Amino acid sequence: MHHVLLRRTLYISSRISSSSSPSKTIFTLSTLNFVTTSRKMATKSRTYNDAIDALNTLQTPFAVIEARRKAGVRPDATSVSEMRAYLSRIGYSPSDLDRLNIVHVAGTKGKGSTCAFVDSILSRYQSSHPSVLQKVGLFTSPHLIAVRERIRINSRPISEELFAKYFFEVWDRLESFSPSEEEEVLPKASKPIYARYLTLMSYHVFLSENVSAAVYETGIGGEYDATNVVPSPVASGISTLGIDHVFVLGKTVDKIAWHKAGIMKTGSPAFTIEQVPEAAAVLKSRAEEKGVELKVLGIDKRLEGVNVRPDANFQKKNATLAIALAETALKKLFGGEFKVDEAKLPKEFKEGIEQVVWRGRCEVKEEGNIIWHVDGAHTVDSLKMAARWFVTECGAREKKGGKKVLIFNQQGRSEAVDFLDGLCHTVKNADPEGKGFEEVIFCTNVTYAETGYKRDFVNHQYNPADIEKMTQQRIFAEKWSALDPDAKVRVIPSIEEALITARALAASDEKEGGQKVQALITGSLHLVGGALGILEKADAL
Ligand SMILES: Nc1ncnc2c1ncn2[C@@H]1O[C@H](COP(=O)(O)OP(=O)(O)OP(=O)(O)O)[C@@H](O)[C@H]1O
Ligand SMILES: [Mg+2]
Ligand SMILES: [Mg+2]
Repeated sequence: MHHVLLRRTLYISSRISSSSSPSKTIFTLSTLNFVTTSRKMATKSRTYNDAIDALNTLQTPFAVIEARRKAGVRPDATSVSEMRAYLSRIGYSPSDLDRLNIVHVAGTKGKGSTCAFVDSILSRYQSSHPSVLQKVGLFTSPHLIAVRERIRINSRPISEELFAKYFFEVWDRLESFSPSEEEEVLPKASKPIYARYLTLMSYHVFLSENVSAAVYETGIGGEYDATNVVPSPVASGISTLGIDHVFVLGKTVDKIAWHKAGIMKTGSPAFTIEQVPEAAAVLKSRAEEKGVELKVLGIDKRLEGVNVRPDANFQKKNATLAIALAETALKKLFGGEFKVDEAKLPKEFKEGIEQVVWRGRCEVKEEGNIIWHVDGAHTVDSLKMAARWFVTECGAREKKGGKKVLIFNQQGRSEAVDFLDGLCHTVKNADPEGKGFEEVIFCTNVTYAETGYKRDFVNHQYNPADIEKMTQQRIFAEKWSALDPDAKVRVIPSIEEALITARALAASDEKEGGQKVQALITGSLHLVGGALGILEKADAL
């Protein structure tokens, strides 16, 4: 094992000195902490693992993605008409989806958090009024630790058994459907790609399980997103808009806003929070076109005295949007029995917001001489937020003197190299001496050193050669060394080895009487999910 680690660990540093080989100090410790949580292979067929293996075959291979990118193919209205065809093949019509009382959320950042708040609030009404709200569904993406967490009932990921059951029911219905001659949209037995399959399956799960209200996060964009087959959502919400997925959605925020605005539906109330002017203008004109009254919400005054975590403006915006969405859903579900109190939030709202669980976002975990700060931010803006949160956390603990360590990755997006400036400078600027991260580790998203990806993270969408050669990580490393010549920068092949490295640094600091290491893990939800799985030596669901 040691040999593997040493051989595969690349060290790039402007401060590297030949007398102190870093690898020697790094890998003498902590290697015993090694965890292998790979699941036992299933023997019985059609298990959860079988479902995930089958699902993984629906990923678009890297070569196809590349070819499309080169040809400039972008999603269009056919993606939604195909979703309708698939829905019909598994036995539903779009109007069936209206039985789910869907709250639909789009946005560049804060979608998942907003959805989690709405779900958490509704779940509290579910427990106190099960006759009105039998079950609450939540559909989010991407997943952090296991695929099944994308589909939740009463806030809990559906069980492996339930996942496998519904997964294969959808599969079999698609396989056995015989298209009539006039139904030419899709070839026989075809299946939607990965994320769309899960969306389709979520409808089947929620309708079969008699969910009374379902909260849906869009995948990418809105107008052409697989979740946009719902004809009349209970409410639509648009969270913070910014730049992401530029290849699919366009390079400027107004183009991106056009896509996200596509979830607003005539006859359904729509809400957003304050946006940059270009985005706000597009949302407004799209709402007018559709005859939708779009409410733009300032931070909800009733949040005063509510413990929103993290205590940051962006999260208060997410909570504000969630309150409006939940109120609208509850008015519909309870009829006249639910009245909005403009002065004070009901206790279910306060508790729902304060006790929400949204893993991998602004999480802090203490472990020996290291404090892990874990956040899945992966856009320029959200990484700045994550960096601000990190420095506030470090300050809040009065541990400023401890070494700051960064573990970062973002796979498959060349623009990700631009994520680094904000991260680097936010941390430096917050330090009285202008000190940034002393140790910076770039790793791939491969979970384990020896066994590779956990099944739920298998990804065919990236260039395997890039991962093998750590091409992206080397680019990050070059960039960081230029941004901060004082930093020790490493490139490491797996998440597990990155954590081992950070733990070893913390252990050697401890020996020398140093303060607790402050580690930030960020840049990718895959990285963060893999890291949490390893840190918690389990599925961490
Ligand atoms: N309103 C916001 N504005 C800016 N950054 C945000 C906002 N909300 C959350 N973030 C940051 O983005 C990270 C991801 O949040 P969240 O999961 O809610 O977003 P998302 O829109 O679901 O993103 P994606 O699905 O693309 O991963 C958070 O950890 C936080 O750092
Ligand atoms: Mg996204
Ligand atoms: Mg999300």
